[in-house]
Amino acid sequence: RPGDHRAYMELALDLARKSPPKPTNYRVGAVIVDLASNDILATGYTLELPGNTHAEQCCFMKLAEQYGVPEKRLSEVLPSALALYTTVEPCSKRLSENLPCVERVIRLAGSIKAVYVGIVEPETFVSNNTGKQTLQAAGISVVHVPGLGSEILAVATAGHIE
Ligand SMILES: Nc1nc(=O)c(N)c(NC[C@H](O)[C@H](O)[C@H](O)COP(=O)(O)O)[nH]1
Ligand SMILES: [Zn+2]
Repeated sequence: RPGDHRAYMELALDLARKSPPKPTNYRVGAVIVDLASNDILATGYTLELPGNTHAEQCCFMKLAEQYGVPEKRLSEVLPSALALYTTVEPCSKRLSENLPCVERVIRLAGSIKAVYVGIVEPETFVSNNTGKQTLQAAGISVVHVPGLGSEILAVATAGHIE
């Protein structure tokens, strides 16, 4: 229900606020929800876990740990209908050359049915995020949750030098 989408996105934004500001990435928050139960299965924010980690990546790393499987095999053990809420759309390329989150989501297309985003990725680091088309081509719906865009952008870019 639309009200739920807004509530999950506000939770993701609260998570993003925990991310340590850095000039070379965005402060993002992410939540994975079980669509059958509305339970929150995982939360994450940029740099929450060691390494140059993304918010969505942290959610997957936590679930891999919890289920005792490699991240790429999570769809063998996760419930079959999940939604990912992320304040900034999943990355399709990372300047660090780490695996983009769009690829991480697509590997889990057996479970992740929908991705809800607060804003599209700004042009600062990657000028043309191709994630939406790629996710849709994999059968994953991509839905914009309106209403929090300016706050999400302010939080995401708080570590950037003006
Ligand atoms: N959706 C999303 N979640 C994040 O947690 C995060 N930090 C980004 N950021 C996207 C941006 O394109 C990359 O941060 C830069 O491309 C630098 O790449 P690294 O982050 O160093 O791998 N995007
Ligand atoms: Zn990413």
